[in-house]
Amino acid sequence: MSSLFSAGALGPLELRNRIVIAPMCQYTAQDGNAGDWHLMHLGQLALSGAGLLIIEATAVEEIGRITRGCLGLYSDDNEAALKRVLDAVRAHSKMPIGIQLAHAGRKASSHKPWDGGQSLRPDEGAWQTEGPSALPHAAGEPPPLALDAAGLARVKSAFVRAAQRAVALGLDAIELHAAHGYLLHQFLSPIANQRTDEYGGSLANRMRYPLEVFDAVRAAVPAHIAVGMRLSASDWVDEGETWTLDQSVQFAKALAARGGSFIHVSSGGVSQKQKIPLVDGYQVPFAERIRRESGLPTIAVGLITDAKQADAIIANGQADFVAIARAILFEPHWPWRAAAELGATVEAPQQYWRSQPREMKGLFGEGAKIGMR
Ligand SMILES: Cc1cc2nc3c(=O)[nH]c(=O)nc-3n(C[C@H](O)[C@H](O)[C@H](O)COP(=O)(O)O)c2cc1C
Repeated sequence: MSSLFSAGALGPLELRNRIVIAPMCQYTAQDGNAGDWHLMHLGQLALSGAGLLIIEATAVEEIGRITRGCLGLYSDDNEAALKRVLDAVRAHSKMPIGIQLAHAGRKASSHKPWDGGQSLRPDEGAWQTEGPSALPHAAGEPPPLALDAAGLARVKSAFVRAAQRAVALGLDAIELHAAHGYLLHQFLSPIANQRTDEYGGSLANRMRYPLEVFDAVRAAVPAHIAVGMRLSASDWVDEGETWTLDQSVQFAKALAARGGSFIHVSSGGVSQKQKIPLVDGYQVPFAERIRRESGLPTIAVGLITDAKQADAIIANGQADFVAIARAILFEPHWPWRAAAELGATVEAPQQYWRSQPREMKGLFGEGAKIGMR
């Protein structure tokens, strides 16, 4: 009996198996609008047999986009463009779909990562970024404006408004992006947050703004929608004050006490001085401790590429779900092969199911059972 292909729940959201497709920016949106690429990309992933698909980091404000190609959910046009994509995808897939709502803070106004990721110049259409403190992400970059009380209220409202749009779009889960050095992580980490008001300094103060945003979003969406957060469990920086695993455990406990549906455990992204040991499942021990001590349903991510590795993470109680990013980009039916290796059944569209049994057996061996939905 495979653990990976057993049913599980992210708070109110029941999922058929433990495979989550991690959010992955496509940098192809125009003015925040999803286009035909999203239809193809999300469409193929929605046929993959995973339990949940999380749409890429989606900016809640125009200035919260990492790059000009980032998806947004800050305008009626953005909502209509995403609706077109989702209507088409859902006509052919019943896979639950969530969205990652994000604000890039001081890491906004950047080039695409593959261009080196540095900030745009004014002649390239750079915009003024905002953050907890006027500290640039990298030396030589223009500093963000430190958010004042009105700015904090505005950004929180933008998260709420985008969450309401996500509900209107019929999405099943909302993941607030508090990882990878983006705005909510910037508040958590003393590397980016050197405020002297109630939002800086002590751990309770640094957690305050991300938790306020969570509370506001949770209160604004119906109870059947899962609302959780993606966290960087460590800044991976040796020197000075940083965000640590111990603090992440405290944060997860606070989130659990406020009715958080899940925590998605990643790491890094806030400092260029980070040193990340990139080995298989390198973030899984973070997920394991956070799960054990907070009791929140936990998603592990990071170099989980192999079916047996993924199955063992669930079977050993290290996490409730595994998220797969690059492996499923390279192999969009990764869950089918995983099911074949583990002797489990995976969902596939009827169009493919009709080709059973001969062709599928040829592809996947005797283990593959493609179930009709
Ligand atoms: C193309 C690409 C885009 C990504 N975009 C996002 C994103 O929008 N939000 C996010 O939290 N992480 C993003 N990530 C990180 C992944 O969600 C994931 O945490 C990371 O790739 C590690 O998982 P993996 O080893 O399975 O690829 C992205 C990764 C890739 C490869």
